[in-house]
Formats: sequence, C-alpha cells, structure tokens
Amino acid sequence: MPGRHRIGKTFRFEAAHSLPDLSEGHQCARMHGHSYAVEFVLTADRLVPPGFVTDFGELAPVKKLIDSTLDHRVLNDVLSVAPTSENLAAWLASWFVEHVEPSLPGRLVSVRVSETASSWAEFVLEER
Ligand SMILES: Nc1nc2c(c(=O)[nH]1)N=C([C@H](O)[C@H](O)COP(=O)(O)OP(=O)(O)OP(=O)(O)O)CN2
Ligand SMILES: [Zn+2]
Repeated sequence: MPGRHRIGKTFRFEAAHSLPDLSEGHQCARMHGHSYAVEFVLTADRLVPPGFVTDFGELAPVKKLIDSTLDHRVLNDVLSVAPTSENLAAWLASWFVEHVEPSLPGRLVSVRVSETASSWAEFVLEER
C-alpha cells in the first residue's frame, strides 16, 4: 500500500525561562518553569532491517544533549534568541541535523515542543 513510515520519540525535561520582550503585565515575561516535552519525528524512503526507519535507540544523543544542556537550566542562558517553544524547536532541529542525522538511516521531519499539556509549537523541515 502506498504510504510513508514515520517514527517519533518524546523526551522530557524541566526548565525555566522568561520572555522579557512581552509586555510587563504578561505572565510569561516573569521567570517561570515548565515540564517540557519534545517530540522528534523521522522518516525514511525505505526501512532498514529488521524494519526500522531508525532504531529508537539511535536517538540517545538527543537525551544526552537535553540532559546536559537544557534540563534544570534557565533557557535564556542557553539560546541566543528568545526561548519560545518555536525557537527551541528550531534550535533542536538544527542541532540534530548537524550532529545526529548524518549517521542515521532516517531523516528528521519535525520537532514539536510542548511547554504545557495544552500547547505546542512545531518546526517542520523543508523536504531535503
Ligand atoms: N506561540 C507561543 N506562545 C506562547 C509561548 C510560546 O513559546 N509560543 N510561550 C508562552 C509562555 O511561555 C507560557 O508559559 C505558556 O503559555 P500558555 O500556554 O498560555 O500557558 P498557561 O499555563 O497560561 O496555559 P493555560 O492552558 O491557558 O492555563 C506564552 N505564549
Ligand atoms: Zn513559559
């Protein structure tokens, strides 16, 4: 049947941020924290044995990056741009394409960042 396989893996971490460019009265201008969830989605033109887009285990470097760089940090100190969900998703996608994707059979489709249970922002890569 025509179609395309995609896989996803979700990583979680705790971090603080503020968005100082917002008006003073905006709740997100104040320093506050979130339990973040980040989902990486990959695809591939064909499966590799035993039938994987990419072994979920090969995404371990993402957990390593998150644990060492984002978890229990102030995201304003990590990103050079405002730490919105949109900017964080693009930052993670760019890092993944440079450092992890070259050694994988699959390729990154999107990164979705959730700050809360009811909101998310996604960076979708152009077809490459
Ligand atoms: N497009 C975006 N909008 C907002 C972002 C963002 O990254 N991208 N971020 C924030 C704040 O960080 C805020 O902490 C989260 O906003 P919000 O979902 O409004 O949080 P609440 O806890 O108030 O959500 P409720 O479900 O309404 O309780 C703001 N906007
Ligand atoms: Zn926030």
